[in-house]
Amino acid sequence: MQASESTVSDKLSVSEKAQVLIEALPYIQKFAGKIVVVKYGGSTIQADGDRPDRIDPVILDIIWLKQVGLQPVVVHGGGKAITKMLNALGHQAQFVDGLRVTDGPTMEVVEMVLGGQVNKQLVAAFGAAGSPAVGITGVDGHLLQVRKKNHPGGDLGLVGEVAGVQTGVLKALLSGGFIPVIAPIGVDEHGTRYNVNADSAAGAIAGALSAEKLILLTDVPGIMQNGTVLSEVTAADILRLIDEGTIHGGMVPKVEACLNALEYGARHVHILNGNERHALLLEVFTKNGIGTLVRGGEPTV
Ligand SMILES: Nc1ncnc2c1ncn2[C@@H]1O[C@H](COP(=O)(O)OP(=O)(O)O)[C@@H](O)[C@H]1O
Ligand SMILES: CC(=O)N[C@@H](CCC(=O)OP(=O)(O)O)C(=O)O
Repeated sequence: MQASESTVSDKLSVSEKAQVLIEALPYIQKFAGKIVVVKYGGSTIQADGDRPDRIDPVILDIIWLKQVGLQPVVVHGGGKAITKMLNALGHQAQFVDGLRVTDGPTMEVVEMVLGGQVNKQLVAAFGAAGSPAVGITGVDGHLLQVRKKNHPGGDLGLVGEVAGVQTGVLKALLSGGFIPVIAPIGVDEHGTRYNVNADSAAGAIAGALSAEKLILLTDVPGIMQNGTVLSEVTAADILRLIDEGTIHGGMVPKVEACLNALEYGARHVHILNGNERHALLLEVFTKNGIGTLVRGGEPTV
C-alpha cells in the first residue's frame, strides 16, 4: 500500500472506518454474483512493467469487486502504446473520428502491442496483486466476430465492427474463478483479424453478457458540457451533444458503445475518470456514485 493511502486511512477513527464498510454492505448484497465489464483505457493504464513495486489502484479496485462477489470482466485499450510503437518503428498514426486507420503493417503492431505487451502487463499485474487473470484477444474462443467497418469518413482498412459475441470463453473463465482480460481484436468468418475500438468491444461484450454495469474508465471525469460533468444523460441527449459538437473525438466511439451496450442488454453504463483514485469503488459502493450515468429514455439536459 502506498504512503498517501495509509495517511488518508489513518485520519479516520476506528468507528469511521467501520462505518465506511457498513455503508458498502447494501451494494455488496445488491451486486453479488453480477457481471461488471470494466473498460480500462490506454490513457489511464498505470500497470508499469518497469515498476513492479507499484500496484495500480484500478487493478486493486477490480480485485476488490471480485473478492466481494461480483464478476469483473476487463476489456483494455492501449491506443497510446500502439502509437508509441508505430512511431518507434518510423510509422505515423492516423485517426478518423477517433478510429485508427489500420493498414496491414499497422495491424501487425496493433496485435503485438494489444494482444502481447499491454494484455500481458495487465495479467501480470493482477497476478502480482494476488488475483489470477487470464488474458485473451477477441480471436480466442471466437469471442468477437467482426466485419470490416464501413465509415463515412473514408476507408479505415482493417478496422472491424462487432457483428456477434460468443461468450462461452468468458463464462468458462468466470466459472473457473479467473478475471478475463480482453484485448479488442476481432476475427471475421475468413479468419482475418481486425482492430476494434476498445470501447466498442467493451460495449458489445457487456451487452452480450447482460452485464449489470459497463464502466468505461477514461481520462476525464465523465461527459463534459461547458466545463461541468453531466451526472446523467440519455440516448437522446447524446445524439444532440454529438450533433452540436460538444461530444467529439475519442468520446464519440465511447458514447456509441454505451448506447450499444444498453440496447443489447447491459443494465447501467457509466463513464468515469480512471485517474481518480478508486473511482470504481466510489461508483459501485456509494449512494450517489460518480462520473456520468448513461441510460435509455427521455432527454435530461
Ligand atoms: N463532451 C466531452 N466530454 C468529455 N470528453 C470529451 C468530450 N468530447 C470529447 N472528449 C474527449 O474524449 C477524450 C476521451 O476519449 P479517448 O481519448 O479515446 O479516451 P480513452 O483513451 O480513455 O479511451 C477526452 O480526453 C476528451 O479529450
Ligand atoms: C479502431 C481503433 O481505433 N482501435 C484502437 C484500439 C485500442 C483502443 O481503443 O485503445 P484506447 O481505449 O486506449 O483508445 C486503436 O488502434 O487505438
